Amino acid sequence: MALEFHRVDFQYSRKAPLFTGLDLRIDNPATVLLGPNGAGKSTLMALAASQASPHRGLVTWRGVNPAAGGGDRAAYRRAVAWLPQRITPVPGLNVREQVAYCGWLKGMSRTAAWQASARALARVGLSGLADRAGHQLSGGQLRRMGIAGCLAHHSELILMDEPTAGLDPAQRSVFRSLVEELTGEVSIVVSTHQTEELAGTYRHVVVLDRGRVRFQGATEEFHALAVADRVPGGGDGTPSAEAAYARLIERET
Ligand SMILES: Nc1ncnc2c1ncn2[C@@H]1O[C@H](COP(=O)(O)OP(=O)(O)OP(=O)(O)O)[C@@H](O)[C@H]1O
Repeated sequence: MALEFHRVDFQYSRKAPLFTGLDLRIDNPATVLLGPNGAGKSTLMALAASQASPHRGLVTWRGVNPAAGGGDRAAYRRAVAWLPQRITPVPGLNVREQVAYCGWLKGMSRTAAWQASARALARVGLSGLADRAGHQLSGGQLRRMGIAGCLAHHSELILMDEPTAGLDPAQRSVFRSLVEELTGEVSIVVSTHQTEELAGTYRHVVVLDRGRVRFQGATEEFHALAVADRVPGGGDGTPSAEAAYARLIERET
């Protein structure tokens, strides 16, 4: 039932290795991946989405290995969806068609994809914009359309790379509410720099720094780091995700 990295090695050409023997198991349906710039979050997502392949080791979702051959790669990609940082709408398609197209690409019949598109758009609150051209959507609406595409073909895991970057506070809040609603229906792993995203939305935290997992645990455990490291007499005692994150990265470097 988990996304697993087993002894994964990965490096970009002419660069130092980024991941060496990475072992990571994510089995919480609402997980946030934190880390400073260059930590390896996007690369981890690309490996999890089977957009990049480990040089050694395996990545599996619910035991399916996309590198195994046969139908496993297609099965993996049906189950695991990736929303990259920039969602580019297909030119000339309206929102309903964009979402149906996602289902069709993953092997659904045209009729099934069309029906699934209507259901998925209702789920993300975009039915009213179904006839609008994709390129006319705002950043937040585009992300919701991307999620609708994943829901249309019943993805089991949605990986989202910096989904709230560039969104205004109102759009971030709509997006977070949607993630909270979807938790349980689908597993979600989100990478972000924004520690305030954590409050109430994600139950599990993974902190990555320079290709290494620095922390993995429940959100409460992560917040508790701020309290554990608090200088006596300093601060108001409120666990802050920002403080926990800063302490963790400071302590480990
Ligand atoms: N296509 C690429 N070619 C070469 N090096 C890359 C490539 N993509 C990423 N890197 C390098 O790999 C390392 C990890 O990058 P990655 O984008 O995975 O980190 P990140 O945590 O997502 O960073 P950010 O928060 O800045 O998006 C960095 O040193 C980066 O320069």
